Amino acid sequence: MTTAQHELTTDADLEWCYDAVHGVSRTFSITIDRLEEPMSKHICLGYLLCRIADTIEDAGHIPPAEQTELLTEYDRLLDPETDQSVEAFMANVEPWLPEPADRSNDWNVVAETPRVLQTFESLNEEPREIMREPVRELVDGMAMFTDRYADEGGLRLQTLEELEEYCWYAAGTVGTLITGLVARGASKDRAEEMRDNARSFALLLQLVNIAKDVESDYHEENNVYLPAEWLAEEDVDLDAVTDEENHNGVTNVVERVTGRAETYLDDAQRYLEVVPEQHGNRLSAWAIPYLLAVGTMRELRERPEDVVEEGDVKVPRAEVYALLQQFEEDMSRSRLDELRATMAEQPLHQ
Ligand SMILES: CC(C)=CCC/C(C)=C/CC/C(C)=C/COP(=O)(O)OP(=O)(O)O
Repeated sequence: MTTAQHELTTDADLEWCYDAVHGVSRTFSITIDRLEEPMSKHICLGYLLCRIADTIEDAGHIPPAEQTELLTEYDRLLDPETDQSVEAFMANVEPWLPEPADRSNDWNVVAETPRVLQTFESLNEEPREIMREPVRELVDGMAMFTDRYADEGGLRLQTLEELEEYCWYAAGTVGTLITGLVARGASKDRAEEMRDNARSFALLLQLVNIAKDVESDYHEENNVYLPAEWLAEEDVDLDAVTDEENHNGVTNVVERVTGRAETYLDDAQRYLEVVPEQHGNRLSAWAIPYLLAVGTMRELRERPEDVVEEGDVKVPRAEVYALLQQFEEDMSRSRLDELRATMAEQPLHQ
């Protein structure tokens, strides 16, 4: 293959990767659209690498021992010191891929793992090496959790501490990845401030997702992330989180998880106050998910019972548009406080 042909292939692959992110994540679609190059492609590839592991971890149809094995092999693919082949990994994934006609966007990404890896390897060495370790930590953490709950057939987190340990692997590692990329060249103080607050930012987003997705996490993935110790205080059996008789108890636990998420807001905002706009990074790419979490927490506070009764609590679509609109023009960081206060009280479009 000539160099020109190679670059052409890589361009098409990168386009495919952008489309793939838009097909699997609402949050990261918004983020990636706000970023500029090269940050945009770095976050796109870093995210897809994480998403492949997440899809395997969430797969209710794969026995836990097999999930752990696939995740361990996937981790080896990302280790430049080993010679795990992508073909061997794909041969083991193949039996678990849904038929093409029934394949979700998530499984299409898993089916295209070689393409994602190849596009990742085409990136410059510096960002690649910044991303490799956090992605591997996420993958190892997921393998550890599928292994820990192998006998239960799905995750059944026991305590708040364990929930936050899980959030570290699922999202905290992503915060490390992002911080590594955006903090390059920043002053020592600024970089330290970001590192100190990245975990809180990630836990905020992940806990809000866990509070609002109880129903689909259980029905679609056979996972219960709400701490068993909190459910026990409400006399709720782990395998009955979505049963009607437990709606009140689960609603109380959803409120407690939301309360815990709120404790991370100030740190996350501090992160946004110092994050530099360099290497194509943009404040709005991270401020929008932060503010959407504020809006989602407001909805969770107002109607926590809808998490189990309707299976759906989210920010109204018109509010999402109103928020995006706010960032169409340059927005000063000092307005973050005001937007947070407004969205904590009422939808932005009202
Ligand atoms: C320092 C810093 C910026 C930290 C934040 C790290 C971060 C963005 C973690 C991901 C958190 C998360 C729950 C994403 C949800 O989107 P999803 O991809 O699961 O899908 P969805 O958008 O469709 O819910």
